[in-house]
Amino acid sequence: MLTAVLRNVLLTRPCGLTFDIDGTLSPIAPTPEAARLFPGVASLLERLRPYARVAVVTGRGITSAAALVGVDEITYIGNHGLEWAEGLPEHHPIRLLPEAEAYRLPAQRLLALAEQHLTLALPCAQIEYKSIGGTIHYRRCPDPVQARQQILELLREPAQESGLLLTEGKMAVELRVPGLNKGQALQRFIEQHQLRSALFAGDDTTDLDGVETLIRLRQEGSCPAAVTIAVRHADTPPRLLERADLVVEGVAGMAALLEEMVIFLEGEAGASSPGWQEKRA
Ligand SMILES: O=P(O)(O)OC[C@H]1O[C@H](O[C@H]2O[C@H](CO)[C@@H](O)[C@H](O)[C@H]2O)[C@H](O)[C@@H](O)[C@@H]1O
Repeated sequence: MLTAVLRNVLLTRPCGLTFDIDGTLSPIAPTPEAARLFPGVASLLERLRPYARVAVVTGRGITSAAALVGVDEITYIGNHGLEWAEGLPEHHPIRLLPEAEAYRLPAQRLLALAEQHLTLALPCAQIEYKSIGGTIHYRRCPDPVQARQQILELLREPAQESGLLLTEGKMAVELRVPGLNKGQALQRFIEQHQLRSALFAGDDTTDLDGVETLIRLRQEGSCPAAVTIAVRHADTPPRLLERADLVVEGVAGMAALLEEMVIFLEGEAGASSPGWQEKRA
């Protein structure tokens, strides 16, 4: 049974339903390529579409996110808010925020440095290249503590010198454009669609920006019905669990909640308007 808070979010229109991917819609896998959506999630996202603006907000690049999610006509917000597409890239162009361009070359240089150094020094590390910036994964390293240290030591100073942000994800060090994050991305999405209600679910440190932004927008009254969900794993940051309005148990818990939301919307709320009209050619 959905809580009153969730029912209110789903019934307040226009509504935005936004989700992190890795650790939220897909279980953590040994490599980015090995990840798969939890069974049934793609179809649930499709079934949410008639009732809400649906978006995935991820650290992955959009090409990688779209290959994993595979649902068209939802918004893909990739690379921590830097890339945007209104559906699958084969049908919808990927737009990069222009302010990120200045970081393209510095990021390439740093990733080249990482590749040059780590190929020999830490062959278990995997570099995931993104449009601007990238992620260095050490999940497959036999000594992850030492691997993390090695990557951070290599990149800390050059990242600082070139104004890039060095952040950490799950068994990964990320080279990012400063000033862009999931919180800003969510605010942009909410403003763009003039949403009166929004839900965001995530499981990692980068998702905290999204959670804090929704809390602020709710307090300010610009998005009065906003709710945040933390997905609990052994490594979910305690601060995220503390700040989120609701906690679900793992990706399975998230998928079960999605199903409840779909059933609710298709039943009680199915007849009401989504709060916007599509422009038809
Ligand atoms: O914001 P998210 O959608 O959670 O993306 C964060 C990072 O997720 C991916 O890496 C993580 O998931 C991998 C697959 O499960 C796992 O192998 C890795 O250890 C995790 O860090 C993705 O590859 C990154 O680009 C994202 O930034």
